[in-house]
Formats: sequence, C-alpha cells, structure tokens
Amino acid sequence: MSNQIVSAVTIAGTDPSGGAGIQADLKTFQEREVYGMSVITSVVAQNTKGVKAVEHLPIDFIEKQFDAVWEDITPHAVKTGMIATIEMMELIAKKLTNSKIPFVIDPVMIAKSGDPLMEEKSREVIRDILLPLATVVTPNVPEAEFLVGFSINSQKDTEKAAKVLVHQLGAKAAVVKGGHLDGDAKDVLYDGAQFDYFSTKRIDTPHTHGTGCTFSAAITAELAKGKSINEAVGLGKEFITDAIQHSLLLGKGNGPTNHWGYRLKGLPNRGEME
Ligand SMILES: Nc1ncnc2c1ncn2[C@@H]1O[C@H](COP(=O)(O)OP(=O)(O)O)[C@@H](O)[C@H]1O
Ligand SMILES: Cc1ncc(COP(=O)(O)O)c(N)n1
Repeated sequence: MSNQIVSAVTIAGTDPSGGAGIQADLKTFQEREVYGMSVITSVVAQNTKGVKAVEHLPIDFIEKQFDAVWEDITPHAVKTGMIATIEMMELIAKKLTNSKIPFVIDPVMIAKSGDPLMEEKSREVIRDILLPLATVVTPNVPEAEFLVGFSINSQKDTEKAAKVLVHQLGAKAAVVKGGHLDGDAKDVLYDGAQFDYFSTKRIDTPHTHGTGCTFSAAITAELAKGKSINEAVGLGKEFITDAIQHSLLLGKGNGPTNHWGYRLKGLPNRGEME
C-alpha cells in the first residue's frame, strides 16, 4: 500500500466543541495519516458540559452522503459511532452487508455526560443487525453489559462478555474497554481464538470527552492501512493513552483529549506545565 493514499470513513454524530463524534474521528484519522471522510447521522448541539439538543438527519439524506463517498472514493475501512435510530441501523446494514473493508463499530449509547445518544429501542437492533458485520466492536462496560445481557464487575466477566460478542453476537473481534472499571485502564481483546490485554495505569483526569470515539477511530485508521486487529488495537491504545495523558485544558466540563498528544510523549502533561 506504499504509494496508495489510505482512506477511512466515519458514520457518526457531530460534536461542535470538537472533542467527540465526527470531529474527533476526523482529527484522529488525520493524525494517523489516513485521509478522513464522514457521513453525518445526527447533528448534536453539545460541548464538554453535555448535550443540549439533537437533530437526526433524514434517512434519504444520510444515504445520499453515503453514496457520495462510496461512488467516488472507496474507503479502506469504515467505522460507526452515534447511530441513534433503527432506520439508520437498517440503512447501514443494507449498505455494508457485502462490504469487504474492515468495519469498526463503537456502539455509542450514552455520552459521558449521561445524555442518551441512541434510542433505547434501537439497542437490540444494533446488536442483531450490525454486530454480525463488525470486524471489531468496541463497547465500554455499560454498553457491553447491555449487548450481552449480564453485568460486568471483574476481568472474568469482561472476558466472558467479549466471548459472547464474538461467538453469540457475530462480531469477528471484540474489545471490551476498561475505562469505566476501577484500577488500571485495561482493555480486553478477543478475536475468536485468544485474549489479548492492553493495559495502562489509569490517568487521573476528568478530561475524557470523546475517548471512545478517538480510540475506535485510531483502530479504524490502522485497519485501513492493513494492520492486523491485534496491531491496530495496540496502536489505538497507545494513541488514546497519549491523548488522555496530554489532554487539553479546554472547556468548562470534561475536556477533550489531545489528538496530537503522541507527539508530546515523554514531556510533562499540560496540567504540569501550567
Ligand atoms: N482515565 C483513564 N486513563 C487511561 N486510559 C483511559 C482512561 N479512561 C479511559 N481510558 C481508555 O480510553 C479508551 C476508551 O475507553 P472508555 O473511556 O471506556 O470509552 P467510552 O468513551 O466509550 O466510554 C480505552 O482504551 C480505555 O481504557
Ligand atoms: C456525537 C457523539 N458521539 C459520541 C459521543 C461519546 O463520547 P463520550 O462518551 O466521550 O461523551 C459523543 N459525546 N457525541
């Protein structure tokens, strides 16, 4: 792929304050040297303090955006973030059923601020019609609990959930993220054959707005380049850790991560520099 421009597309909602959603995904693609494209599902009036309003785009307009990308520039990988309604999920399933490119699903349900980003009745539909198409699904603990139907309180539960996501719900691989558990930030990857663990010390910061979006976008970018699932998750984990470590002191709530944080490796974080 050395002379080829690698591209990826994100299908998701927006964050005008720039830390999550489409904006976080495109910044991440850019930092990973992947040409980023987007299909917007919902326009969200939100910032680091929370969600103020949501407008879903009409389904035929989402389809027009999708077709505008695909008829012109075939992406090397695709990811989904916020997909709020059943109709949006059915559209994406229709479009991606015979797709051969890697497909990362970040099953966004509730923002860190506690605001719902997916209609409750859609949760079973993403599980039933989209998960079987996923190359990698990247739920956080509450999302994984909903998808598998049992609570997750330990590493054993996390491993059990990852197995269910693959063997019963049809994803090729699952990363259950440990951001919401106590202790180290330990993510568990299961690829249908073995477990791999990606763990870092928990960084003591409230500035984690958009961490899930950024992590899954980095994984998508690496899969677009042809990396294996294991390599892509490892690189994604390094990327999100540096982004949290050097998170920006922006906003009045839970601030955004720093998408160029990897360039500051080894340097003091912003808080220490102040
Ligand atoms: N405080 C933290 N310190 C280090 N890593 C974190 C922290 N919070 C989340 N992560 C990591 O960020 C990634 C996204 O996880 P998470 O925040 O759980 O996602 P989501 O945004 O979907 O809730 C995971 O790799 C997780 O381990
Ligand atoms: C459009 C959109 N997609 C995803 C998230 C989740 O990000 P987080 O859980 O960090 O708030 C968000 N806030 N907005």
